[in-house]
Amino acid sequence: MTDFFERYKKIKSVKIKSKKLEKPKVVVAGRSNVGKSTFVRHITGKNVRVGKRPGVTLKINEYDMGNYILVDMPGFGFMHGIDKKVQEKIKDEIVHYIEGKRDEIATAIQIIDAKSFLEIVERWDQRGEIPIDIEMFDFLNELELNPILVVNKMDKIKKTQWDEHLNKIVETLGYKPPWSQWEFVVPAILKEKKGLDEIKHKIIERVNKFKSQKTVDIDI
Ligand SMILES: Nc1nc2c(ncn2[C@@H]2O[C@H](COP(=O)(O)OP(=O)(O)OP(=O)(O)O)[C@@H](O)[C@H]2O)c(=O)[nH]1
Ligand SMILES: [Mg+2]
Repeated sequence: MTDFFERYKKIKSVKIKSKKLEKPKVVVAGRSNVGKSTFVRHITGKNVRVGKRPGVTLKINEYDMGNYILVDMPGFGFMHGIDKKVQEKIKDEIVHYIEGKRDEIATAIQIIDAKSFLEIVERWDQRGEIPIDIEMFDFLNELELNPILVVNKMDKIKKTQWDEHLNKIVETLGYKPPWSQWEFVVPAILKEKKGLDEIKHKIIERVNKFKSQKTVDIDI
């Protein structure tokens, strides 16, 4: 009996140790064609496929980053040439993945296209629907993932209009301007690696915070 108990305790302690070593995940989400794979390619240094046509990434891809696992999600939302049913399936898969692995996820990065974000939001608003980008951002916040919002392709916006444009974006998401007061917003030109270091820094901060919380949870 005692022997059994001792053995059980040993097994349990091994389990706890392995849980502590588990690498947290950082998920990269966004509509199709916003530059998710461009981001993943630069941050991993791996030859991730980047495409002109939307819907290039249709699988969930995981990359070991040492301290954490980076998860490149397929794009959600309308994609030219891709069946509506497939689009719905992709969105469901993303939501299930994030919900199912919630406890392993340190944070999420949502990438948006600076220019088309506001255009698409306006179109959806007119139809009386909640734009999918906003739905995703709210979903990530509801799960308390403290998402980083990367506003990519800022090269398409005139430099003199950056502040006004970014203010409109945060307002659309329900945050008061000025945009610069919100730590989670990072303007970027990912194809030129601009904004990359800031994103990296925010990821590490969130991963470290997540790891310290995890350890405390397990010790109790
Ligand atoms: N103008 C501009 N284009 C960019 C930028 N970053 C990426 N792109 C381009 O946007 C296109 C789509 O990039 P991807 O990285 O494949 O986008 P994705 O989000 O992975 O797309 P899916 O896999 O379809 O979901 C490519 O042609 C990129 O070169 C940027 O900062 N500015
Ligand atoms: Mg991709």
